[in-house]
Amino acid sequence: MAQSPDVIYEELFEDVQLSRVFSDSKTFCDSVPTKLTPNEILKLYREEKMKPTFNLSTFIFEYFSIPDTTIIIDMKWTIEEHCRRLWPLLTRTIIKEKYSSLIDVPQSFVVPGGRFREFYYWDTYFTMLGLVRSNEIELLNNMLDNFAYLIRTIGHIPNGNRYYYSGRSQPPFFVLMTELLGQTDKYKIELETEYKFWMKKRAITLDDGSILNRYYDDLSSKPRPEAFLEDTETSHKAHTTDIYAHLRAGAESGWDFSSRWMEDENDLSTIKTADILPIDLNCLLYHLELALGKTMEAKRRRHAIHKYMWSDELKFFTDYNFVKRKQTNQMTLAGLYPVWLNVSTADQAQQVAQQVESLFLRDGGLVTTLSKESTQQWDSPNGWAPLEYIGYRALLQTPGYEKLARTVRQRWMALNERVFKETGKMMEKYDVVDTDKPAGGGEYETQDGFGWTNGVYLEMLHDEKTGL
Ligand SMILES: OC[C@H]1O[C@H](O[C@H]2O[C@H](CO)[C@@H](O)[C@H](O)[C@H]2O)[C@H](O)[C@@H](O)[C@@H]1O
Repeated sequence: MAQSPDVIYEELFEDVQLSRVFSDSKTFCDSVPTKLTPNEILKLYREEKMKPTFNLSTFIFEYFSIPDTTIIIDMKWTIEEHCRRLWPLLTRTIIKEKYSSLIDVPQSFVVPGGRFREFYYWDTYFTMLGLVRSNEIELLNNMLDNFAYLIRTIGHIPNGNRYYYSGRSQPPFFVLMTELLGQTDKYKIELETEYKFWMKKRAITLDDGSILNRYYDDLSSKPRPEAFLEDTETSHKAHTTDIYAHLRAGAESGWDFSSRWMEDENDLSTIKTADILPIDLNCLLYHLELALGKTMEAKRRRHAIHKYMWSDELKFFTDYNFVKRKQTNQMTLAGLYPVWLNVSTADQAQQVAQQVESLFLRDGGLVTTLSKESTQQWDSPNGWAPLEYIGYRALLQTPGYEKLARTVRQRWMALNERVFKETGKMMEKYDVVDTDKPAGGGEYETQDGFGWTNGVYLEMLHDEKTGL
């Protein structure tokens, strides 16, 4: 397999990232060499940098083609037209470019937009919801094929199709994608292989013999290339080498980053993702086990989820820290997965829904966590399309909470619509608490486009129009 840019460009990579040639660390990772091969560039760099007139930024712009992020929008479109018309603008086919960090896939795919110029594993499920409502059947089949191809060739679906993402995956939604298109039987072999990946590389056996899973990354000893400067700085604060394992595991979770993983919500260097058994991951694997006919394994996992992750005190599901042997006691929207994927009892579902109504409901939809001061993006005051969708569906399935589900849907859609009216954009995330403010937090600027937001919007619009 081709290598990641940090490996190819050695100290040139580090120098570019640590001296902030680009304001976004991901930009250089996606840049492609022009004029010379990577080896020739590195050799030239070693000679040139000794000269007093050498300028690193000029050098990079001379020998690399820098990716661009513009999306063309037409303010005359309605929000629905915008979402549908954006699919072709977000669709890519790999044009083989030598020395690019993109992982080749055989078919076309949809990217989220902005700095996210490759597909993302869990984003794709929510994007697909909207593609189904847009009747993009060929594209949907292509995307399934790509994932099956990656499982066959790499052994798992990487976080995104970039070599620098290949050590980790993302929340395992492939089974739900195959179900969406009624093709689970066709992809049984690949689903089995994916299951083996999670059970071989991400499973933890607890004292009583229960097996639950965690997020991890096989390249855990170094900073993420796409956040090289940020991770290096965090590691200086942490004074521990396993900080990279926790940061990378956080990226695999899709919740990068969140107070959910942190001991101190104000301090990212206290992140402990790899020590935590997440409720959402284990519900997704339960669902995969059922789809693969692994009834015993699913039964055992369900029992372990109830034993380790249900809190009578909180009336909610939380994550479990297996190193500390205790629940994290963090209430987050991940606690809705057991309701959505039928892991909870009917009584637990009622309690969870009640807590959602009293603690998570805001003017713009559901808030991600109940954090007070965190500046991470997967925290309050932000709301994210995938979690709004899961929350909405979970509530719709819970007797007595259908009205609340529709309120969540209406508030989220209204927020999407208002921001769209003002900016002509669909955003990656929204501030659901102060709906006049743009969402923020995290390690990069809020992006627009945006695959999963458009997908969830079209799906909710369909429900609204059909009177659900
Ligand atoms: O560059 C930083 C991180 O960016 C990605 O994470 C965020 O965007 C993804 C695409 O929309 C989304 O799947 C994820 O939930 C977001 O937090 C990327 O997935 C990370 O691996 C990367 O380090």
